[in-house]
Amino acid sequence: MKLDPFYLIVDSAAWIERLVPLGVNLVQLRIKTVDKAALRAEIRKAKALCAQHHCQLIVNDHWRLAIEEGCDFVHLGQEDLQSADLSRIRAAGLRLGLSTHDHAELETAMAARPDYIALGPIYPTILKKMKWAPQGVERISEWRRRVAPTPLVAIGGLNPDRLNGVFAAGAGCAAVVTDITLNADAEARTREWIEKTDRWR
Ligand SMILES: Cc1ncc(COP(=O)(O)OP(=O)(O)O)c(N)n1
Ligand SMILES: Cc1nc(C(=O)O)sc1CCOP(=O)(O)O
Ligand SMILES: [Mg+2]
Repeated sequence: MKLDPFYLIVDSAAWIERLVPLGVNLVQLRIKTVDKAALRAEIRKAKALCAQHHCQLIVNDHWRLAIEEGCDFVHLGQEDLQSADLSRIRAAGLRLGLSTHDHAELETAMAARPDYIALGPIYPTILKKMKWAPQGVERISEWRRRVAPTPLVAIGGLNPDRLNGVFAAGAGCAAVVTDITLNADAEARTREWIEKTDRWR
């Protein structure tokens, strides 16, 4: 499976409505609210928008709702994995991306035979507090060797100037939140990401 090299992560269907029509092919809906009805509505809207624009939607964390809403790809972290029913996820035909931050997590993740492995944070991130120091791009090359042929996603503190480094080190895909969502012109920044990732598409 080949992932698009540009992986946008947003926290609402409204962001998807705004940015996906610009030509985004891969987007994650990452919502941390616990309001199930609101989550379901967001997932449903995101799914419809992505279908309309031929964009792959990946639902973060909420695998039960993703199954119920007929989505086909989820992302889980290691804590999510502890309570997730992988056989239900697979039986429902969903693909699965997993987070990793160290060797032990990589071993756990690979045992689940995921459709991609994410490694982070490559650089410092302001999105959330993390217990891991930045991995650096060298760690991407090590992960590439360990996970191949499983696709490898780099995440954390990425911006257009850092893309050459992460792809040269062996990532097949670069995920981003704040470089786009906190940008004064999120549309222009999204176009820049699409253009700068084109040579790896
Ligand atoms: C592509 C990608 N990589 C890593 C994560 C982080 O997942 P997780 O560790 O479960 O943390 P939360 O995002 O749920 O806070 C991700 N969401 N996407
Ligand atoms: C959600 C997330 N997960 C990470 C991990 O390392 O698993 S880093 C991260 C935040 C990514 O946001 P930004 O592009 O703004 O740094
Ligand atoms: Mg999670």
